[in-house]
Amino acid sequence: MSAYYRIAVDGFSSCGKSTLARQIAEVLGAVYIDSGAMYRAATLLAIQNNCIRDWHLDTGCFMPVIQRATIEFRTTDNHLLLNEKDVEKEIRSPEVADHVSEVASHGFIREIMVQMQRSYSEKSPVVMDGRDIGTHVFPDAEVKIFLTAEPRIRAERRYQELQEQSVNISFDEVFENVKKRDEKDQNRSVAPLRKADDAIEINNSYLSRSEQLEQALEIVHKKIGDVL
Ligand SMILES: Nc1ncnc2c1ncn2[C@@H]1O[C@H](COP(=O)(O)OP(=O)(O)O)[C@@H](O)[C@H]1O
Ligand SMILES: Nc1ccn([C@@H]2O[C@H](COP(=O)(O)OP(=O)(O)O)[C@@H](O)[C@H]2O)c(=O)n1
Repeated sequence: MSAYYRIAVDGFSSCGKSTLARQIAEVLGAVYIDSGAMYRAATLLAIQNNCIRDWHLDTGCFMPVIQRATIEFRTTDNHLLLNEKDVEKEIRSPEVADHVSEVASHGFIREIMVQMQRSYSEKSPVVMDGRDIGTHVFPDAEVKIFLTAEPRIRAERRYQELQEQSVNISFDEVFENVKKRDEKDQNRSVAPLRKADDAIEINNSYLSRSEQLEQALEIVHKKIGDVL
């Protein structure tokens, strides 16, 4: 039992986890943690240090690099700081998206990230989104939500977002990346993506942002209404 509550929001790529987790944290006054951003930062670091070769992470190359690195969230705007530099934009690039599931499949990287993720929950209530939050990071989280949406709808949402940022990428490339990451994230040997047995599923394919928040808050109030 932790001193503070933990709300886990897990699910497939681009289904709206960050949007929902951020909304819940805002309503409850909890800290929002984007665990995917941490794996994306590790991936950016691996690319910058030429530790990815032929689509594989060279672990001998990357181990000393990641051990020296700092990965933090700036408290003022929640931007991710990699070695004290704001990399919020770079970690969302298609190049990082292409390599992140490979980097995130390595146990030594996950151990470093999970340790940081757990330490956040010792200081305040957290809403954390990711792939293994309810199954591995906080297996006894007070609230577990598993978000899903149809693959094509998820790819359309991510494509739309990238278009708005003028990123030069086709819908097919985005769709391919979404499918590949889902496949790799579900089939890795360490803490694979899956719905925790006690997670409650929300399919938001045809829900608006406010409808998904409403459903999630109903779950939260049922589970931890007494401590809020
Ligand atoms: N219910 C929804 N309906 C339509 N678009 C949504 C919904 N929820 C989130 N989005 C949009 O979908 C995209 C992916 O959402 P995001 O929260 O980044 O997903 P994830 O964290 O799962 O990758 C974003 O552009 C976001 O604004
Ligand atoms: N808890 C987590 C969060 C992300 N990840 C990895 O990091 C990648 C990027 O996560 P993300 O949440 O930013 O991805 P999107 O759903 O936003 O596209 C995922 O595809 C996983 O490979 C993970 O392995 N475990």
